[in-house]
Amino acid sequence: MNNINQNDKARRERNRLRKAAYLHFITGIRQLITIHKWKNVFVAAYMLVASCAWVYRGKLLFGLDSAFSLFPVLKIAFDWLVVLLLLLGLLCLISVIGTPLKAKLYQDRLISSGFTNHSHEPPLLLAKYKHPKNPKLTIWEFDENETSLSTWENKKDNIKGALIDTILHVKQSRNGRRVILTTVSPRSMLPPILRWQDNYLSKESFELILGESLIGRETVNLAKIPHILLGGSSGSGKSLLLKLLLMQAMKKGAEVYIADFKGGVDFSRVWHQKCRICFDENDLLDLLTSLTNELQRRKAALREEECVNNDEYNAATYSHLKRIIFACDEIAEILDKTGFSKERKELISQIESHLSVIARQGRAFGMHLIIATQRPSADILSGQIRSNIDCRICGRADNILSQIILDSTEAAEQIPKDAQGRFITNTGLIFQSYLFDDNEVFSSGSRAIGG
Ligand SMILES: Nc1ncnc2c1ncn2[C@@H]1O[C@H](COP(=O)(O)OP(=O)(O)OP(=O)(O)O)[C@@H](O)[C@H]1O
Repeated sequence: MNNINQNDKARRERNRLRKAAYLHFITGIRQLITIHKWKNVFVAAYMLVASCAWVYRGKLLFGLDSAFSLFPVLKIAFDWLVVLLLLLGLLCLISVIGTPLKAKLYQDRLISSGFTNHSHEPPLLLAKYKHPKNPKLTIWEFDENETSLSTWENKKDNIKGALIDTILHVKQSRNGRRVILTTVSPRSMLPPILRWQDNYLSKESFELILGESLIGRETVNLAKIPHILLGGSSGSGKSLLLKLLLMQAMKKGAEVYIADFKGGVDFSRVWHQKCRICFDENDLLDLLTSLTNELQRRKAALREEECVNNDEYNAATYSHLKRIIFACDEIAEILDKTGFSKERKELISQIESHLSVIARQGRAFGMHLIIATQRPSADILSGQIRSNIDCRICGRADNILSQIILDSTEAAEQIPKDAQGRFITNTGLIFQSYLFDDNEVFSSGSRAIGG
């Protein structure tokens, strides 16, 4: 029994070594073609040595080559042997190029941290190099090791411990055979303050800039992801992020409507001049009724022209149906029905039902919701509204709020308790949003760009 087990183990080890040799060779070829072209210097040097060895191969035999004149077959065999050895040398060189430094060390650490497959084997480290556009980031390529991408995601902490780097991103190569991690050294930090500059405004329709992450500028495109939910405890910076998005939307030519039930202090006079702001439920109901009527009008117009969305309709009919954004700084102030009279509850239900229509149908008709909340209560947002909001962003928060916004406790775990303007998306990316001054950005003129 013991023998069978040992044989099995030895066979698996042999298979693994064979697989490793093959993968390192393939990675070596990829490195020479794409990632580290400079390593072709080694291949060139080898070719030079190999050419010399070929030219002077006779000398390698220390005079024995005189026997070749008697036995020409020996000469042919010897030539083939030299060619074979030189080829073998080239294969070994490419495999060495395809083996990252300290690969064995990282694999041993992955075993110690418990990140192995069902056969207790760690993934093979195939390549490790600096991100071509951002030298702060490191790219690690592993073979998928019969482990699903979701397991890689779920075991990020084990992997992080082994690589001693913070994992920002996990993805699979196009053929699914490699898993590619983007990491950053824990010493690299996002700056605590980033100032908005007008030239950051995206020219892409209808892309809004959220802030900067360690892998670049973080954006959301309302043409693809129509609604946004922002969360974060008081002082986390969500009002400023909400205003950053609305400011860009206005500069891109959108109509913006705001429900501000927090006492009207967050939106300075310039906002009142540029967009309609509601302060009470009756006004809000009127506004939402007119917005859903507009949605129905757009629906009929698009149907008549057989267009699938706003952009197509505008292009086909030379019209300019603007994007419409309804924003709310604290949705719980509006939708929380607890303790109210029957009449008031009815009013709130109507508001909720209009919001629900925009959440479900708004995308095609260029109508969007950007909703913020700090109240950790799961029943404030109805399932219909929540399930239609795909972009969810949370700042500093406790476990409950993080769970409500992101469906995970990541914001509570990853955003420092004293952070301002630091957020995490539901895709797990942390970014710092831009700080800006209302009066300054609006006085620089409203250009309709990429709308
Ligand atoms: N992107 C940012 N960078 C740096 N500091 C920021 C940023 N955003 C906000 N802050 C700071 O945090 C403070 C609070 O921001 P903000 O009012 O947006 O928070 P909030 O989450 O909306 O809080 P509340 O719900 O209590 O209004 C701001 O006065 C500002 O000093």
